[in-house]
Amino acid sequence: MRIAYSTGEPAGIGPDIAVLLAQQTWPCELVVLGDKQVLQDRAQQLGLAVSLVAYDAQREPQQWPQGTLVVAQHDTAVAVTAGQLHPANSGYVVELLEHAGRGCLAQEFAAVMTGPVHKGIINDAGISFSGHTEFFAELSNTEQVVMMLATPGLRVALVTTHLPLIRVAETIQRPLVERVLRIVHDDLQRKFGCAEPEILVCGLNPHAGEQGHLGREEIEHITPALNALQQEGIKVSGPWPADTVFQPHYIENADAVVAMYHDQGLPVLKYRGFGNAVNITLGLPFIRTSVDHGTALDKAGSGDISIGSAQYALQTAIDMALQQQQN
Ligand SMILES: NC(=O)c1ccc[n+]([C@@H]2O[C@H](COP(=O)([O-])OP(=O)(O)OC[C@H]3O[C@@H](n4cnc5c(N)ncnc54)[C@H](O)[C@@H]3O)[C@@H](O)[C@H]2O)c1
Ligand SMILES: N[C@H](C(=O)O)[C@H](O)COP(=O)(O)O
Repeated sequence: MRIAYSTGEPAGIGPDIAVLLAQQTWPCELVVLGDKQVLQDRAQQLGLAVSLVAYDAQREPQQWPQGTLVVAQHDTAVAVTAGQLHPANSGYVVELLEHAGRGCLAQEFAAVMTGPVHKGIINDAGISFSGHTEFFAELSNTEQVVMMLATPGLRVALVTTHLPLIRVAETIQRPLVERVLRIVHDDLQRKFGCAEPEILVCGLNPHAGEQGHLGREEIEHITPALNALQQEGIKVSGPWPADTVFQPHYIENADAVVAMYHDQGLPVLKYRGFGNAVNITLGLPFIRTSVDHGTALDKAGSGDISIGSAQYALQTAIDMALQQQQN
């Protein structure tokens, strides 16, 4: 099995993660999409030995010994200094994602695990980019995808992703809520082996709108979406006040919590599991997992990073690919 790892922003910790992941063996061929010069420099900075092997798509996938990096070469536009962003390298970052996404669509890769990118510098370079989730949806012509982060004991999926807060309320419409919940339900069944997923759905407003006194999105959009799905036998409940639903008492029997927006759900997930969590894009025609953190520019090249999330993201990609082979 061959899994792509896109190293993301070259000045961030994505290359460090590649070097550190190579210090252990994995039950797959991990193909590192990036620039070998950057990887070599970062390995040297970290004081770790790596042996670079050029990726060959025609070669049978194989498991390589510890310390080996199989690199699909992409050249950065300008030399990279750890911790220092350069907009000229944004095209390179996007090129890695295109290779990864197209490779998955063509089944060259069984899955992609993405390293962190810096959304700001990509946009500064004049490339419109709001996140991997949206990028891969567009690349694969998928109308609806869902961002879900998972850590042991908690999965949080989002109705809206990288959307300015001012636009969230108008975006919470019944058809969207229904589409997202269907994807979460179906993917929990197909990809995570939950026979009858129990899904808790947050309201949008404080106290889930307090019977309409604090907002009407629950009454007009979320509840009708839940009713429609419940009539089909799908186990969704809510809208729950978001400050209540994350209590252990509620989440311990749930398979996922669906939050209405990014910072309603992800702070809870990251508080519980930062460093041991994975970001998974549901609804795509291929498997995509990611680390739960950003570029950590302040730590690039320092050796003072955790690769717990990267290990979890890679293992999740492998597990999902195996599950898909069995289906
Ligand atoms: N998967 C992704 O591509 C992804 C995810 C989140 C944020 N981002 C992007 O990353 C950029 C920086 O975002 P930010 O500063 O809010 O978040 P960040 O995760 O990069 O950093 C937040 C803090 O956590 C630390 N940190 C992060 N990962 C770490 C690790 N593996 N080990 C040790 N410490 C770690 C950093 O040093 C920093 O102190 C933004 O452009 C954001 O959009 C990308
Ligand atoms: N929301 C994600 C997180 O907090 O981890 C992060 O921004 C990455 O999103 P994409 O996977 O869409 O790039």
